[in-house]
Amino acid sequence: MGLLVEGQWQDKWYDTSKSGGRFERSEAQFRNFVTADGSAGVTGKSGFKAEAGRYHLYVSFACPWAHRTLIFRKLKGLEDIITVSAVAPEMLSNGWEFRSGTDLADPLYDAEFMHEIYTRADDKYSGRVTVPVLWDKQQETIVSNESADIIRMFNSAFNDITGNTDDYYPQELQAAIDEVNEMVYHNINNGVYKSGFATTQDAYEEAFDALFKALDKVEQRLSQSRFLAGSVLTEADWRLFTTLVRFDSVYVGHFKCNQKRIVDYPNIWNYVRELYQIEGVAETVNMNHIKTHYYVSHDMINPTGVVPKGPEIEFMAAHDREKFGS
Ligand SMILES: N[C@@H](CCC(=O)N[C@@H](CS)C(=O)NCC(=O)O)C(=O)O
Repeated sequence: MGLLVEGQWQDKWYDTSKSGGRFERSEAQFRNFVTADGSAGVTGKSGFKAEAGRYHLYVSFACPWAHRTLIFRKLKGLEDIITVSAVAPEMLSNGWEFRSGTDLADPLYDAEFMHEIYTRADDKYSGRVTVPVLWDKQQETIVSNESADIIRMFNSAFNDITGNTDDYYPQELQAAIDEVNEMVYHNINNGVYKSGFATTQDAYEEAFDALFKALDKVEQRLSQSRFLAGSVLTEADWRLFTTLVRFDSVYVGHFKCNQKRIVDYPNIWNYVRELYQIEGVAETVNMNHIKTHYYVSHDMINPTGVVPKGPEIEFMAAHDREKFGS
């Protein structure tokens, strides 16, 4: 685990000494958008036109942020349009790494480490080396390393090429989606990390309390509506799903988020099963990479690197969310 400083790799853990033991996530720095005509998006430069075969998506199957982009690539029919590859599950002193000669190799440059992809885009880059990364093979640079932006591009920029017009961020629901995203991001998606990476009791308890308060709110909402923004499945659901699907296997134990498990919330658990069973989604969930990543990479939390065998979770068990109608 580490970061790049002026293009040089340094092996360092997160510094929580200046924030009272609180983990603070840094902002992604590559914020361009692929658009249908190549014009600039809401942030960044122009010049990234949607084209078949031009872009490559680097992910980790373990990472909840990268997982969102994999789900959108699948749901939006982009598998033949955008190539994908995954890093090895362990993130050790060199950060994310590839495994040359295996299906976890870097297919573009045969790089050893993910940080080489960042310095190829900017040889003076300073910051964390995170996944997902959307790479432009034509300009040989990073379009974006922000999953929230990448799923928006996948949602609409390639529609003319694929003919898939399913919309997970419909105009009339955008305000409602943004509002729920904000609550879910701070308290749940990032909340589990704030709990797990806290280095003081107070910081941990603050994150823990906010997390379970937010989950109670979600449980309440899902007792009344099929999805987070009402009767339609939107990006808000997929953003929450990738945290929920990891929760009982990893966050309950490894990140000490143990007030309740997801299977203890009747409505959330029912909802997770519905999402998991949507066509194509189950194959984006790699529980082996998920468990290995967390339990092996964070040696200050789990120094032995032993990965728990359980729990067994029946994601394919029947759900009855149709009761809300569609
Ligand atoms: N804001 C980014 C966050 C991505 C992120 O933090 N990914 C984690 C993996 S789950 C990572 O690569 N961490 C490496 C590090 O922080 O050094 C996004 O949503 O795309």
